Amino acid sequence: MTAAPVIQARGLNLTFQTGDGSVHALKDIDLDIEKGEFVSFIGPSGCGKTTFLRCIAALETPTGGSLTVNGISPEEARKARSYGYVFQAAGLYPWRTIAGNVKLPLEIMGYSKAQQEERVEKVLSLVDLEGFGKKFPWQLSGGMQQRASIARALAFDAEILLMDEPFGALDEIVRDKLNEELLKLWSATNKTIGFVTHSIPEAVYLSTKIVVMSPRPGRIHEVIESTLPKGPRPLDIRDSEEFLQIAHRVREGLRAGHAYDE
Ligand SMILES: Nc1ncnc2c1ncn2[C@@H]1O[C@H](COP(=O)(O)OP(=O)(O)OP(=O)(O)O)[C@@H](O)[C@H]1O
Repeated sequence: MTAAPVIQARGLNLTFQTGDGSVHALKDIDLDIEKGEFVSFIGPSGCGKTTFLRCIAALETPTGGSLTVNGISPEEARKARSYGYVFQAAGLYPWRTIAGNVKLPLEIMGYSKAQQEERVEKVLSLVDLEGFGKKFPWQLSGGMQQRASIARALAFDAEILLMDEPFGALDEIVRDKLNEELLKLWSATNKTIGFVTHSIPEAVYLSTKIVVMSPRPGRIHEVIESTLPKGPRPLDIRDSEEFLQIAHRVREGLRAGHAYDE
């Protein structure tokens, strides 16, 4: 028997009402994300990638169709603490230490002091930041801050991790390293990850499934299943013929999606 998808969208639509009229941000989205998948969303600016992630996290309300998370509504899943969310900017509070930032969601959820300490130590070590808990964000590099932000999202061991261009602002070397670490972390924890990116190599390197979107209104143009091995991948896999073929398909998909505009 196959398990039900962790995330299931059927005919999902979202239209924003603005002062200048309505914006059809998502149109007829059908998508299944299974447990343990790493799914990237790629597409031109404004195609609805962030909006879709926000719908999953119950931060936006669709105006049509259905969306379930673990078989229940996104709102109920949020109450069941099913998500961790990592934003583009690390978004750490400057007046709190790294440990203080990571522990914030645990404080809010009423974990005991001992549980907080234990979880903070565990997640800081998962993102390779052991020993940095007492530092303040400004004492860490951009890459380390982003790792701390991932640790915060992991703090309460949510089953689903939603990441909105988490590495977009980092230089390529740091980004490569964090991509590699993220894959290791994902394989070690078997989380389900939804990841927004503008980078084709990043999407191909990380994902088991790549969702290519097209704009106005935001639709899924194509879903590409990766043939690369599931689990940690060496960075030089990006030079392999298989990788380049998938990257080519994504690029062609993006191009074809853009053609709707013409
Ligand atoms: N709260 C809102 N009110 C009105 N329109 C919105 C709102 N949020 C998003 N939009 C519009 O919905 C569309 C999709 O936006 P979204 O941010 O999801 O795109 P995106 O693909 O994530 O873009 P980017 O790659 O630039 O981050 C855009 O046209 C955007 O202007």
